Amino acid sequence: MPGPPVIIWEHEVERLLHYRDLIPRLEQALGKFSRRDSAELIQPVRTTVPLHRHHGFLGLMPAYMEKDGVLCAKFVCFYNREASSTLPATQATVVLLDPEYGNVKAVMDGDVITGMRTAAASAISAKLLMRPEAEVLTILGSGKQALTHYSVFTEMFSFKEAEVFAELGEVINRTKPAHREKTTVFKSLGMGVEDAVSAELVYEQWKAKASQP
Ligand SMILES: NC(=O)C1=CN([C@@H]2O[C@H](COP(=O)(O)OP(=O)(O)OC[C@H]3O[C@@H](n4cnc5c(N)ncnc54)[C@H](O)[C@@H]3O)[C@@H](O)[C@H]2O)C=CC1
Ligand SMILES: O=C([O-])C1=[NH+]CCC1
Repeated sequence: MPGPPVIIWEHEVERLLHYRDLIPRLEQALGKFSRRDSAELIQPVRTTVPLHRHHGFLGLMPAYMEKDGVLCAKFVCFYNREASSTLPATQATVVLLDPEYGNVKAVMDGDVITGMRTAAASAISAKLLMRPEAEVLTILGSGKQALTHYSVFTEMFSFKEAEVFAELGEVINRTKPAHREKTTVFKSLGMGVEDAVSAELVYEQWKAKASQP
């Protein structure tokens, strides 16, 4: 019989997950997603439940990689916050399951995973699409995503300088220009497979550490 799930929380996820391991795995998984081969990867559209009273949503993001034996779901709440709010924009928990038995193998803090996998996916797209003469890293905002994007972009590439535009409220209110001539803003949708790959990696590292004498 499978045992109870392990709980792997924020500091341990931070200790176990590294961009150097995550980026190649994520790159492979995104390739599988793009081939649309359901034998490789099943990722339904994210289900969302509106939380009207709190100006947010609960999102459920499952993914199954049959050949790799990875079954995972992330629960993520995300909100439209006031500019003055000190509450987090997102809160996430990731559940890793055994696809054969259906039991939960691990429950993990999803905030570090969300921060790192989103930044890693951006860095992979920059690696493939960035103009070779690009010299300045520009980041809009100064929250968790800004920090993880700064970390991975400066780890993977060498820029002459980094600019952080943190006056988002003023840009939204149109009291400051959006520097449109300098920036191209892309929409990005987080994907369950990014969480699944990260969670599997955290679990593998956790097992390797746990089996050490
Ligand atoms: N595509 C994807 O995979 C993901 C997208 N996201 C999105 O990225 C964005 C940032 O997420 P985090 O860095 O985790 O959030 P965060 O709460 O750590 O940072 C948000 C930043 O935006 C600022 N901000 C928020 N509302 C504002 C307003 N009305 N006026 C001015 N400034 C405002 C905050 O002061 C803070 O600096 C969110 O919109 C989130 O939904 C987050 C995770 C994954
Ligand atoms: O993919 C994701 O985890 C999220 N997208 C928007 C908020 C969180």
